[in-house]
Parts: sequence; C-alpha cells; structure tokens
Amino acid sequence: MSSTNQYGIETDAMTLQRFVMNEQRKYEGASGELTTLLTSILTAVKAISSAVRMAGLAQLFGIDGKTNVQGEEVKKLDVLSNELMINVLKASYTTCVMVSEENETVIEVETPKRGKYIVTFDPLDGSSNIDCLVSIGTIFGIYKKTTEGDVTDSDILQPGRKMVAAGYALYGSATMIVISLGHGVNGFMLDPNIGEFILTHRNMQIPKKGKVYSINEGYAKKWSKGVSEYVRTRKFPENGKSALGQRYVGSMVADVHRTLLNGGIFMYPATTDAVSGKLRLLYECIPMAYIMEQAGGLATTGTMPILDLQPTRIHQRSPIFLGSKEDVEELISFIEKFDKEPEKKD
Ligand SMILES: O=P(O)(O)OC[C@H]1O[C@](O)(COP(=O)(O)O)[C@@H](O)[C@@H]1O
Ligand SMILES: [Mg+2]
Ligand SMILES: [Mg+2]
Repeated sequence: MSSTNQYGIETDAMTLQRFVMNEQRKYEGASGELTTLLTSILTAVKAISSAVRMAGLAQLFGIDGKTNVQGEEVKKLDVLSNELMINVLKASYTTCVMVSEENETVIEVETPKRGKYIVTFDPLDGSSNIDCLVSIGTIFGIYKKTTEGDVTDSDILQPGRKMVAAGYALYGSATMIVISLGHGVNGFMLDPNIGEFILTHRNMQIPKKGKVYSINEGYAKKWSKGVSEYVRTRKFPENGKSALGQRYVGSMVADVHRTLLNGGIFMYPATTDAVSGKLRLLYECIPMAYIMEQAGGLATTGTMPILDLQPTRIHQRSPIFLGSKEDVEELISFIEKFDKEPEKKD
C-alpha cells in the first residue's frame, strides 16, 4: 500500500528506474536492454536539465555559444543536448540507429556497440524559447529493429503503432519525465536534491473534454476553412455555450503537457505556405500521439490517426491535432465538413 503526503503525492518514492524494471519483469525473457536504454535517456535528461538551469546565466554573461572566461568554447544548448543524447545512447549498447532533429542523416552506431533498438528524438524542443527562459523539452520515441542484419529503411520508418515506448522531458518550473511503455502513461518529477525521478503522476488520463484550445493564431489567414471555422466557433460559440480559453506557449512539450493534464486541444495545422504543417513526424508528432492515445486522448493529422501514418522520410512533417477525445472529434467533424474535396461526378 502506498501512502500520500499533504499534496497528494505518493511517498513510497517509486523511482523511474525501478518502475521501468518492474515493467520489464512482466515480460518473460526480457533481456533488460530497454531498461538500460531508458536509464541512459534519464542520464541525458538530467544533464540537459542541469544545462538548461544554467542557460540564463550563460546568456547573461554572453558565453552561450561563444567562449567562456576560461577561454573554453561553450556549446549552444541544442547542440549540447543533441551530443548528450547521442553519446549516452551509443554508450548504452542498446541502440543500432538514431534519428535526431539536429542531424540531417541517421546516426548509425558502430557495430560492436549495436543493440536492437531504434531511437528517434528531438533533443531540445521549443528552441526559440531558450533565450527568454520559457519552458522547453526533449521528446523521444523507441522502436525495435524488425529485420536481421543491417538496419534498413523499414526498421527506421516504422508507423507509430509499432512503437515500444515514447516519452518527453519538460524543463519547466520543475523537470519532469512523462513516459509510456504501452500500458498507460506515468509522470515522474526530478527531485534535484537526490537526482532521482520520482513517480508523481500515476496512470495519467486526459479529461474527455477541455476548456482550452492551443494554436498559433498568427497564421490564422493561412488556415483551411475547417480549422478556421473550428477556432471561430470556439471563440464565438452559439446556443449560449461558453467560449474556450486560449493558451499557446510555442514549445510543443509544454503545450502538450498542459493539454494532457487539463484537457483541451493542441493544433499545429497545415497552412497555405506549409502544406504539411511544421512539426516533424518521427520525433515530435508520433511520440506525442502515442502518449495521448495511451492517456485516453486522440491524435490525428485531421484525416487519419497520426499513429497509422506510414513515414516515408526521416524529417517528414505532418499537421497534428491532439488532446481530449471529444475536442479532437469535434475538430475532425469540421475538417470533414469544410475541407474534404467534393466528390467528382462524371
Ligand atoms: O513558432 P511556431 O510556428 O508557433 O512553432 C512552434 C512549434 O515549433 C517548435 O518549437 C519546433 O520545435 P524545435 O524547437 O524543436 O524546432 C515546437 O516546439 C512548437 O510547437
Ligand atoms: Mg521540436
Ligand atoms: Mg528541437
């Protein structure tokens, strides 16, 4: 039996590492490779979190991306985060290939260090928010290699339904990891005093409906009719209904985390000048869609579930709408009504 403190937080201190080990024990014959992989990601996240907490000072002293007082080069936070993720994963002997937002081509692990997993990641999400000290994050997705021998495109370009685990780290007022290994979603907050992620949000479920919509309204002129009408009717609802509130951080991790906790909808649609939207399928859309579905929500391109989409390129983009089931279903009905091509008659 677990006990809770006055804030409702469980005090049996289930660490993320112990949680993952327990999950793996449920599978007979599990080698522990996934536990090792996730433990490596934890190490990278702790290091990134520590660098993020110093970033403001680095900026203040003009040393970010330049040379520090010792005459050493200081790496920019997104470069540093990428190197940390790549290095810990290579050193874990669990991964054969990685796809990072920061690398044009896939990162292959040298043969003796190869394991059976493929990891996709956005090492630092919300990078335009770094300088103004707004929340940023790291997103990751994990797949198993499906073929024997060399890594092939079919190993790297798997649809989200084949995913083994996904998660994100949020560097906000606290550092938190939200993760799913395919059996629900759990959230762990970093206790900076002991350097451990502690289970604080067990079996997270997104509310069926929310009170907030989230989209960059600066691009409103470039939206489809369906998206425009959906947003207009959230702001000016008919039949005496209440208007929804609007929130938009501009860091996907922060916007998705708020949506997961409070409900509502997050949207990054196609626009007239970006017909596939902005967000990247492999390391932004698919991991977040996996988390959403595992928490009882939905994630769609507008016409199909994100997780069913067959990727064709590693840096492919996709429009995305995710969040509370009822909100996303309403959005889909607007797209069906206003954006579907009229059927051609002979
Ligand atoms: O400024 P915009 O066009 O609204 O875009 C915001 C989106 O871009 C991103 O910052 C892109 O991610 P990166 O910072 O990893 O490139 C998302 O986190 C966010 O949802
Ligand atoms: Mg990103
Ligand atoms: Mg990024």
